[in-house]
Amino acid sequence: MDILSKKPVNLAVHTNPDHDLRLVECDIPEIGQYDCLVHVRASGICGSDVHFWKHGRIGPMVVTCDYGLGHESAGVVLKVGESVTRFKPGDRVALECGVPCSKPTCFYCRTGRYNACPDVVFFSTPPYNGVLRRYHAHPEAWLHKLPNHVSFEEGSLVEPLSVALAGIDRSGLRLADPLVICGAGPIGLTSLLAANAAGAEPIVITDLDEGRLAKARELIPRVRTVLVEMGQDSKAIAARIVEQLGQEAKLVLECTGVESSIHSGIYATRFGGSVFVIGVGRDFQNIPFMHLSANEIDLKFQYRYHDVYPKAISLVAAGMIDLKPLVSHRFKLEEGVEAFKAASTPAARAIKVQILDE
Ligand SMILES: NC(=O)c1ccc[n+]([C@@H]2O[C@H](COP(=O)([O-])OP(=O)(O)OC[C@H]3O[C@@H](n4cnc5c(N)ncnc54)[C@H](O)[C@@H]3O)[C@@H](O)[C@H]2O)c1
Ligand SMILES: OC[C@H](O)C(O)[C@@H](O)CO
Ligand SMILES: [Zn+2]
Ligand SMILES: [Zn+2]
Repeated sequence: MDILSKKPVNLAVHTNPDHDLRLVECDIPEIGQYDCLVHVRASGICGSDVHFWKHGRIGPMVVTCDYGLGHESAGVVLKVGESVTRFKPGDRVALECGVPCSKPTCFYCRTGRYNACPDVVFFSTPPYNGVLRRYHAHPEAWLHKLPNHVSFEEGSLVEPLSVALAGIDRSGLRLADPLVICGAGPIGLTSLLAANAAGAEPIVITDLDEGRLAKARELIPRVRTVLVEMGQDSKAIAARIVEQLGQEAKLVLECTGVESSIHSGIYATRFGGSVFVIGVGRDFQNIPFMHLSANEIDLKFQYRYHDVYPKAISLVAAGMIDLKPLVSHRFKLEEGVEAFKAASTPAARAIKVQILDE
């Protein structure tokens, strides 16, 4: 029996402006001529999914209607539209969830920085439904084939890895660069794995949570860790980071978006170095403007990614980056609400929560 007959209900995890997170039953989508119908087999919960649920907005993106969450997913192609050329039923795929307009009149799509497309449909950013659902129709152009030995979980973790790779690519990281990573959540830890593969040395990573620092050491034993206490002076934290690094940083990858952490990253950076902010946070933040100026420190930012999924998949497939240890919790799709509770309750000590469907 095929999966559509065996599991005819398209379950999805939705939220709404009243912060009401729940499972809903959706129609099985029709596919357009260039689409593939995908059975979503693994989805990670991103901090932004939790944020949209709990806080109803991220910067200018506001939850104004009922909509579905999830943009870290992988699955199996079930059906293909008549003009699909690269996929067939049974293919294993990772879903790239930001689908830009791709029109030749769009400057950003035409010039390759499609993460800036003003008309992008980012599945899971309101009002567009996410892919944390059993069945989802996805344009073939934004599906990426997964080799058989790469699991669906790893395929879903290609999304946060793509964020890290995009930041590292634009940061210009070189072999033997002294590097600081602020924050050891999924983005900080995938950045650590990628920076290790890219040859950064030495590397220091910070966090408020000793458990997350222990995970960083388990992943990359040579990393040095700095446990930050809430409310500590940023310059004092920077001094501890520099002590562990043995020198000032050439590059800081800031993966918290928290003002005080950005400050300690800046103070730990050498003259002429750069602070690359991947984390997102409050709409307005203070920066030590004259310290940046008098030290020619570049402050840069990353917004999602473009053209990174194939690279991320090849690094995982080649065994250069092992994403598997990031998964701390697993739930069935039917347990989607419990999964979000685990992802949002600090006591659960989750790193990456996965929602799986057989
Ligand atoms: N730029 C992008 O396109 C993009 C994409 C995805 C995620 N993000 C953002 O990246 C950030 C990290 O994502 P994540 O999934 O790892 O989130 P997370 O919340 O799981 O991890 C953040 C970590 O930072 C730590 N932290 C908080 N304050 C700190 C401080 N002052 N010093 C040191 N550590 C501190 C927390 O303990 C936590 O472990 C988030 O802001 C997320 O929204 C950005
Ligand atoms: O991983 C992608 C990010 O979570 C998204 O850009 C999110 O922050 C807003 O939609
Ligand atoms: Zn995300
Ligand atoms: Zn566009």
